[in-house]
Amino acid sequence: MTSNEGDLSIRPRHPRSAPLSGVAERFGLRVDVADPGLDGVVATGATLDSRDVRPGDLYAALPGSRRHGAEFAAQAAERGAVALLSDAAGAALARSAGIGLPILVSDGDPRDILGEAAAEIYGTAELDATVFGVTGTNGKTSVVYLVAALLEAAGLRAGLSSTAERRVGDTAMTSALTSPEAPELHGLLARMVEERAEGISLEVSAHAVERHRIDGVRFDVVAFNNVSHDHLDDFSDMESYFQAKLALFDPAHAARGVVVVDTPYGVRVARESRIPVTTLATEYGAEADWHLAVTRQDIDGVSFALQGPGGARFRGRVPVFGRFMAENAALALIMLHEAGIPIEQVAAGLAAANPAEPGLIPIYIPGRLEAINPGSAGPRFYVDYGHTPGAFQAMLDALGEVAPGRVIFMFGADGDRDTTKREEMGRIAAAGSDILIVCDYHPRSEDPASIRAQLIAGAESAGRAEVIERGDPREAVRLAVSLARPEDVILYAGPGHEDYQEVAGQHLPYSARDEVRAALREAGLL
Ligand SMILES: CC(=O)N[C@H]1[C@@H](OP(=O)(O)OP(=O)(O)OC[C@H]2O[C@@H](n3ccc(=O)[nH]c3=O)[C@H](O)[C@@H]2O)O[C@H](CO)[C@@H](O)[C@@H]1O[C@H](C)C(=O)N[C@@H](C)C(=O)N[C@H](CCC(=O)O)C(=O)O
Ligand SMILES: Nc1ncnc2c1ncn2[C@@H]1O[C@H](COP(=O)(O)OP(=O)(O)OP(=O)(O)O)[C@@H](O)[C@H]1O
Repeated sequence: MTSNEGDLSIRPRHPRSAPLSGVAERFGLRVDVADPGLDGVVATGATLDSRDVRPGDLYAALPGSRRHGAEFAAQAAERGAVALLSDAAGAALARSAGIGLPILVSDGDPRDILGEAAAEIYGTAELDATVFGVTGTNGKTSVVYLVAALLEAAGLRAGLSSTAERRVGDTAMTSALTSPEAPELHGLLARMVEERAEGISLEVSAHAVERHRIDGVRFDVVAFNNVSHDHLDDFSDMESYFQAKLALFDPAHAARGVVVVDTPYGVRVARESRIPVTTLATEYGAEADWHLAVTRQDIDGVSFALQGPGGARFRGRVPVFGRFMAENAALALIMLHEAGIPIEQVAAGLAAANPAEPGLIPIYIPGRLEAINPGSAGPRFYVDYGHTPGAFQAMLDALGEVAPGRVIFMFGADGDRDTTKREEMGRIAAAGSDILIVCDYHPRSEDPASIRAQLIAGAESAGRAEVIERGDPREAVRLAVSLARPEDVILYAGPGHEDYQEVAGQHLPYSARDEVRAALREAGLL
């Protein structure tokens, strides 16, 4: 696997080119340039980040919440941008800074047309590959990886984009956002096409739908799994957060959908969707097209049976604990089925790859309930990316069913992000664990002690776990290891795959997974 050292995005190796006069005409953009206009000016790429500009790019200088992208036009020009796309204010800003590049000026918000324009530049408006999209509060990354694993089991080449990484062929890159901005996404899609990906699995956040990051992409199948409390700093209330996700279920974005109808929100998506949907229920007897039953579960995984229309059946196992992982796998299977890749074909591929365990879905999801010392005779340590009350509830419910000993849970909360979920996170964490260690996550500009105090106030209201405060996460990891008995399970929620801690504007190197490995080694447990 290569990581394109120094690059900020994955791009096609052999980009096409698009004449910018055509882009201006198609999107009704005013051209701010001296003679000879845009004649002969072509773009071979696009970006909205001046630091990501490559020679031949159209640089989209967008108004942001902190800065105007036009403030960075000089850097874009230096790096080889051939033209800017901006609004009137951006054009004036760039000109006053002496930028001589042609500017395509939008009367409205240039973000509104950026996705379609990037699709034109990269030639990604129509793709031969099947495109899958997943939205929901918890489990998107997991479903994206499951879709990719199942595509590969069915003998198809897969590409993916998730919170953890973007991956195509033998190239992978850590992600900055869950859903890339539109120009980055179209560059990635173009590379996937180049690498002959046959199925593409994309995580779609509510922000991505609302902020036009998926514009110009036509999804073949989209899925919704759940909505629960998150991001109420960016969305005014649960209803607007929900509406942003529901908007994916529209012919402008997708052809068909799959919806988990276990919750009232899921029922609403199925009812209010503007594209045809098929439904999945995990409750026996519930009204749905597909039904899932968990047949066996333990700390090493979950086995399930799935039944659908026309006699479709699948029996399988995911090697990660939790009923919700069976639900994630079922959702992924149905998405493929809806795209014309029957689950029987997937089942046959899995069985051929592993005749000893024919239904086992081989899956590694970086930083999601990741077992750091799998199969250990000592306490087992898991690192997870869960950072919502809903994820905590799902994980701790699962551990309540499968943990062989006590549950030691450690977590912290994001600073400068939705503060309204902290108390609920503390309460759920303490209600579902035996020992709770509250530590720091990304305090950002906030006082870490006051974030911890809010979590502890919630934890104390639950009145079950013994609550311990230990700000330094490195110390907290070692404390957890020292308190654990051999049959106990330690679950560290929050940092998942990440490799930094954000403190007062600085990204400090910190990998929870490496820290846990080190602590287990020091204790002779690894
Ligand atoms: C609310 C939101 O989504 N903000 C995003 C937005 O920032 P912004 O509008 O404030 O931009 P800004 O910082 O004022 O900068 C203005 C413009 O200058 C450009 N710029 C800026 C600096 C520079 O050196 N060069 C440069 O070109 C920026 O690319 C931007 O276009 O555009 C930026 C550039 O793409 C994003 O990095 C930024 O994401 C911020 C960091 C963020 O935290 N976003 C979160 C809320 C988010 O999108 N999360 C979702 C969901 C995650 C989940 O499911 O849990 C996601 O999909 O990741
Ligand atoms: N179907 C599910 N329902 C509830 N919780 C889940 C589900 N699947 C996974 N989780 C929990 O939520 C955590 C986050 O999962 P995952 O990263 O797959 O979700 P996500 O939607 O991609 O979140 P993010 O966009 O923040 O990365 C998991 O590590 C697990 O703890």
